[in-house]
Amino acid sequence: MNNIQENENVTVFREFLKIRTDHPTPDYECSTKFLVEKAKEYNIPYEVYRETGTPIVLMKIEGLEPNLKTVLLNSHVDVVPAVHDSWKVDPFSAWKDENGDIYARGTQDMKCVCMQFLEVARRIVKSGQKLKRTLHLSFVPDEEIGGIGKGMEKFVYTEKFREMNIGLCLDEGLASPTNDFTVFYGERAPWWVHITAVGNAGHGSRFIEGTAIEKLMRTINKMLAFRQEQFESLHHGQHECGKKLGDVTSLNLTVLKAGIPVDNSNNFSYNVIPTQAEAGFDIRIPPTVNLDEFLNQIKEWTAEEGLSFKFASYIPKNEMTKLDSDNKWWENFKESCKKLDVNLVTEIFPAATDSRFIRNLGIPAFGFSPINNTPILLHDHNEFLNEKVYLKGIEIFMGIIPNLANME
Ligand SMILES: CSCC[C@H](NC(C)=O)C(=O)O
Ligand SMILES: [Zn+2]
Ligand SMILES: [Zn+2]
Repeated sequence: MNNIQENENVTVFREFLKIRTDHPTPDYECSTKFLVEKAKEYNIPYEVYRETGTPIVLMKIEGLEPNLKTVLLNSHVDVVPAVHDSWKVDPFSAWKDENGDIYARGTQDMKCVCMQFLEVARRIVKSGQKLKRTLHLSFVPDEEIGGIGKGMEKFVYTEKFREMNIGLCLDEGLASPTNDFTVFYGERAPWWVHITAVGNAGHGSRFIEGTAIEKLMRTINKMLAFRQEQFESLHHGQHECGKKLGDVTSLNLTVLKAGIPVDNSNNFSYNVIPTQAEAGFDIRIPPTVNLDEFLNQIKEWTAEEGLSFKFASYIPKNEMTKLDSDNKWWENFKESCKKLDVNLVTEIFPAATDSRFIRNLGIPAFGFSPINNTPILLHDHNEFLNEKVYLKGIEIFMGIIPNLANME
């Protein structure tokens, strides 16, 4: 449904949703052009930073006291792919139904927040109000492929980032299915472990000892026993002390590879015992777990069978943002939310966002997408966001961001 009296902010949001920044070939030139045009139209000072290889659009509203620590509003412009056949509409048409639900890849993750931050910047500039602290906006690429290479992981080590002198970063959170809003103060470390076993070969009709698959299986079983413990602690915890997914270590066997192929048509030599077998795990470790100890645990699991492993994703440290009264940003954020009647639930993000690179520099970061009463549909088919929730989100950010930037 295309309502001719549509709110202008909703129209801009829908335009942005139509830009094909989906992997594996995100059109960053198109999203950059869009953002630059908006910055010009809204009189927001901007630059396109290209030294990391892929454009990062930066906007800046200078504060009255530019030497104070600044506030960064960070959002990623890329989105995960969408399987068109599994959607009820074209995932890049930003179709709106009669209830105002807008369907598109990125409505929740996180083109909504991109455009909400932009609108907040526009309103601040337009109002002529001067904030105490400088406000930065960064629109970054490649978060959906881990921020690695040309995204945030690289940007945080640039001179440009250092010059921005950031004191607090706001980044994405998750939708909340209830009336409450969720704010994330840390996330689980994403460790992707690839294990390789090598063993004896021979004829498939014999009882060969010490095969690669047998060694790998024993290790896998130990790791899956640990998975079960964690699963039970989550479910037990949900009754006893309210444990959430972000509070336990999850471990999933996501890759398995063995067998000697005889051709390219999925036929194998069933009577040949292979000398090599491999397994890959997606492990997510809460920030409360000692990562050195957990690394030793992986070494132990694999060493017992003489297996080797390497990481496809590894982060050696995983800082949290402390939510105590010493954290003045948190006090300020909480106070604003209270005034807005925004009831906050604090959590550890179960997956990984660009915030991990920020927190690991010792900079506090809150993951917050102002979306409530909405199912969590990030990366899912038929991802949607209601236009009223989207517009309410702008008001919520307007009630939070200027206060953070005016903090003493
Ligand atoms: C190793 S980084 C991968 C990043 C991705 N982020 C999300 C939000 O899905 C993930 O957690 O799998
Ligand atoms: Zn995201
Ligand atoms: Zn995502």
